Amino acid sequence: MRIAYTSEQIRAAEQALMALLPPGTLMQRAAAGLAAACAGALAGRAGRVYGSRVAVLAGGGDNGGDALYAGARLARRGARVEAVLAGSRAHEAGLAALREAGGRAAPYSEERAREALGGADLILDGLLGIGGSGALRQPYADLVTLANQAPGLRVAVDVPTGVASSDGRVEGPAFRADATVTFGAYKTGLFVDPGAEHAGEVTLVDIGLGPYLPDPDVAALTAADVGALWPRPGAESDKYRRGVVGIAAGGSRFTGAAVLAVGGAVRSGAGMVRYAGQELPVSAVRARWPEAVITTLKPGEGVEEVGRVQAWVLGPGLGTDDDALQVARSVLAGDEPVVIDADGLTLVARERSLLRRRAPVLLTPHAGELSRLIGAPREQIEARRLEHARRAASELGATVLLKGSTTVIAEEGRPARVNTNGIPWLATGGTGDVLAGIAGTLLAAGLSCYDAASCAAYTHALAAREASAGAPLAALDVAESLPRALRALLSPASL
Ligand SMILES: NC(=O)C1=CN([C@@H]2O[C@H](COP(=O)(O)OP(=O)(O)OC[C@H]3O[C@@H](n4cnc5c(N)ncnc54)[C@H](OP(=O)(O)O)[C@@H]3O)[C@@H](O)[C@H]2O)[C@@H](O)CC1
Ligand SMILES: Nc1ncnc2c1ncn2[C@@H]1O[C@H](COP(=O)(O)OP(=O)(O)O)[C@@H](O)[C@H]1O
Ligand SMILES: [K+]
Repeated sequence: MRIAYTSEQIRAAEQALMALLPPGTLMQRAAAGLAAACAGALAGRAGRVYGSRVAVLAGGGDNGGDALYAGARLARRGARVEAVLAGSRAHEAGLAALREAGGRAAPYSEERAREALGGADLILDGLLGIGGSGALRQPYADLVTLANQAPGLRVAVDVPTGVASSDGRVEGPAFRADATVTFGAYKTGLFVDPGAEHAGEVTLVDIGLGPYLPDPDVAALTAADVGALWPRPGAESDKYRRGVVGIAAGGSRFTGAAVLAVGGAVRSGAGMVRYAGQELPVSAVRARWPEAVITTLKPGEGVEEVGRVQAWVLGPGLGTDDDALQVARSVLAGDEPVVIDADGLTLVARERSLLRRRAPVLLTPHAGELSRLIGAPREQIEARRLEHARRAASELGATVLLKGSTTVIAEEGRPARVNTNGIPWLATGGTGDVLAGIAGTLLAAGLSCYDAASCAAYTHALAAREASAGAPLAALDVAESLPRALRALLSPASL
């Protein structure tokens, strides 16, 4: 599990640790790790550290101090280091160390910044770290913009400048890092977009903070975590005990959504899939997934006669007319956990009382659907994903999986989980239906909404990577790639 913290949490832990150590110890640990990472990057890019050119952008706080000390270490290894001092003051000890090591430094001017950035093999962003707040003031904003246009490798110190470290918000210009070297612990803003996409590859430098950190703010599951949580059949298993998932999806307009949701459920290992829908989607599902046990619903009929299931997926392509409402009512009247997606979300947004039920509910909206559910503008949700997913979970009394480039899973009383391994090729029609099917299988197998949602998001992204391998993908490819993705997650010994 990779865990992350808000800046307030990090600061509290740092205070506790700093009180026990000689002044400056933590900064030296940070700078040593940072310089080592930069030396590695320079060796990879320019073939050597000696003679390579490094531009250090230094703000007035300790983030600037880290960058200046790291610059000094690189200068001692023969790099030509030039610092641009952007704050009204500079970190004095760091600046002195840089100069002593042979590095150069001068206050910001546009001309100087262009000169330093233009020829740099590596650009070190030490403008702002966890002390940054709000949109960047000048000259930080201009300097970041210039740095983003420069050809060198961009490395952010602790957090890319312009990214809010506690939640990933970006208001205005922000440093676009190829890599971020962060200290002590991951910051939440490095896991959540738009911050995450500004961070590039993130490396964590241990400065001894571990024992002083509280419960995390957010967590991201790793392959090992998902592999450990994923339900496996035992010797005594039969299809019913493994979990039967019911799928109420598809209508006369969207037949494909039913095929995709059933595909997600079948390919992620449901014991059995029961599909309930009207005639048109029924024939599409029957043609593609002979494994599914099918009930054809007449207009106005609910799912009462479908047979026993352990969990439902409600909504992909279902439509929002009276027939669809009847299906939604009948599914939600039951005692099984339900994944509500797509049109199902529109229906419950209209009739919120449908969510008043004892059994668990997992809602899987994208930003537009969440906007209808909680009445917040879509752009605000996209800019502050974590906050809105948490708010929705609390207001709606459900687990919420907010889709998008970073998927956020929120449930009251638990740290939010994030999935950062999605790929932009996933942004294509129908992939969300496959995700709903996977989550349904996991709920039917007995996982909680929280774990089912996190494991589904991870596996869905992994399958997309398999399916894409750098090329565009179609939603059904994601379903078809699930077995390969799962093979990589589940150890052969336990298959
Ligand atoms: N503590 C530790 O043990 C360790 C900490 N470490 C390092 O310290 C970093 C935190 O350092 P920090 O607290 O000095 O804050 P930092 O991020 O440098 O920025 C503060 C300055 O930013 C300014 N400013 C703010 N917003 C702005 C805006 N929008 N636009 C423009 N300016 C803005 C603000 O100005 P003010 O508002 O006060 O005028 C203030 O001067 C941390 O990220 C890590 O790198 C490591 O060495 C490991 C040990
Ligand atoms: N830019 C992106 N990067 C990574 N994943 C994305 C991106 N955009 C969308 N996704 C993922 O693709 C899926 C799209 O789902 P959804 O919006 O419901 O589409 P549909 O309704 O067409 O099935 C979600 O899993 C979402 O997290
Ligand atoms: K920074």
